[in-house]
Amino acid sequence: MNRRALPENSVRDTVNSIIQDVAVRGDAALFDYAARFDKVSLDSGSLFVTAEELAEAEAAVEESVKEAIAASLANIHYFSDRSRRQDWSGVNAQGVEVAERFLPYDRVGIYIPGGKAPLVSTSIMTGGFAQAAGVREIVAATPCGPDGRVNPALLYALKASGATEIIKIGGAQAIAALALGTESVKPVEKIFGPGNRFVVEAKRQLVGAVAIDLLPGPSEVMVLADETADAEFLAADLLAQGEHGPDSVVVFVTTSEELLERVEAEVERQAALLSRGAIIREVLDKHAYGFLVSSIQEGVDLVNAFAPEHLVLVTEDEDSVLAAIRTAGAIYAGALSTVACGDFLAGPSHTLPTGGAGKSFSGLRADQFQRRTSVVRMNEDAVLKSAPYVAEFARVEGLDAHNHSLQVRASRVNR
Ligand SMILES: NC(=O)c1ccc[n+]([C@@H]2O[C@H](COP(=O)([O-])OP(=O)(O)OC[C@H]3O[C@@H](n4cnc5c(N)ncnc54)[C@H](O)[C@@H]3O)[C@@H](O)[C@H]2O)c1
Ligand SMILES: N[C@H](CO)Cc1c[nH]c[nH+]1
Ligand SMILES: [Zn+2]
Repeated sequence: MNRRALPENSVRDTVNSIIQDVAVRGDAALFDYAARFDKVSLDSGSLFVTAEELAEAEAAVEESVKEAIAASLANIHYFSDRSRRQDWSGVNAQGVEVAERFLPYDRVGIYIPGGKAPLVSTSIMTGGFAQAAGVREIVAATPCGPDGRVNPALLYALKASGATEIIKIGGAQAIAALALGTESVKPVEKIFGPGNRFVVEAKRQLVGAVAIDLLPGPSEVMVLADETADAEFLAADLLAQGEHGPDSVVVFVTTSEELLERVEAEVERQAALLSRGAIIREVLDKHAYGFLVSSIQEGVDLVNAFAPEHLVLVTEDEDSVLAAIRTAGAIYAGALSTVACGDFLAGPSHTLPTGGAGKSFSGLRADQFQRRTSVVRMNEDAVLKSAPYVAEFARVEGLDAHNHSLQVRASRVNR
């Protein structure tokens, strides 16, 4: 199953012209797109969230929400502290000291989607990792409402996650501003975070001008289950990702025909009770799939070919099935493990590869906020032992100057 597809021409062209426009007209282009797409009137005085707005947000957010944000951030730091790369050094076979050093980026951009829902948790699931890695300047971009305001809980979460600047711009124009800079926005070194197809396409087109994390697009979930699974739980997981947007994709794979029927019925029953019913209906009509497979192995093969963003795995022999999954962005193993806990709280970032990209990319991690530098240090012994090998490579590549740079050192050692 190959899900690789180039973006639609219309999206590619729209994004390309937005990027060119921001490159040429800077802030003025940002204000025009904010007016066109987000129905808001912004100028250079209202482009950034102010200290007063942050203070107002802090006062407005309920204590219980602050506690949830703090709990999630603590888990992200716990997870981050374990997955960040550590400096190391060693000595190679010729006696050369070799080392790697990992330092945080100085200035990164994080995109927080804001079109369909204020993704408060995404602030933590990107910014929290930057903060844990020690990035000094964290520039967040998120669209604001027609009143020029950003959701207070989202602002509070951004501040708690270490954001040092917050720009009220969304879409491809925000990515262009972060990558290329404008009169008001200083460019960043790397851009992180999910978004809709315009945001993802802008990251794709600007890679090279700036580094990016991955291309996390519309949410997806795949469930692989056998007859031991609970239909109510599985339907709830499918609907949870289905409510993100009309382009969300939900897939159910099972060895049990009876479970397939029960999950289908349960999805319809629960969907009728949910607040984002219209979005969910569109997903169920356009991007919802059920597969009956003849064995769990066939299901595993389907999962690995599909490379889902999230995989919910409920099978009798959980450990061996888990071990056979190779391409899922995140796995939720066992009946009680639910994607929503990973989306909001557990610790791994919910910023994950979608659209089959799980075969090539992994989810966002703390070490993506680190720059890596290698160090080589040679003493006399290392020079003498390396010289013959370097001479051979230089000879076959016809690069005399390379050879000379080592031989000139070796000759001094011999003296
Ligand atoms: N994979 C992940 O890790 C992950 C995590 C969170 C969210 N998501 C996904 O992120 C997406 C968020 O999308 P969203 O739309 O809610 O918010 P968004 O902030 O990504 O997009 C809103 C912006 O899109 C731009 N836009 C809207 N219509 C446009 C048009 N016709 N032409 C050009 N630009 C236009 C506007 O500038 C607007 O500010 C969802 O699909 C969700 O599933 C993915
Ligand atoms: N499921 C989304 C990633 O695909 C992340 C998210 C944010 N808020 C709720 N869920
Ligand atoms: Zn979600």
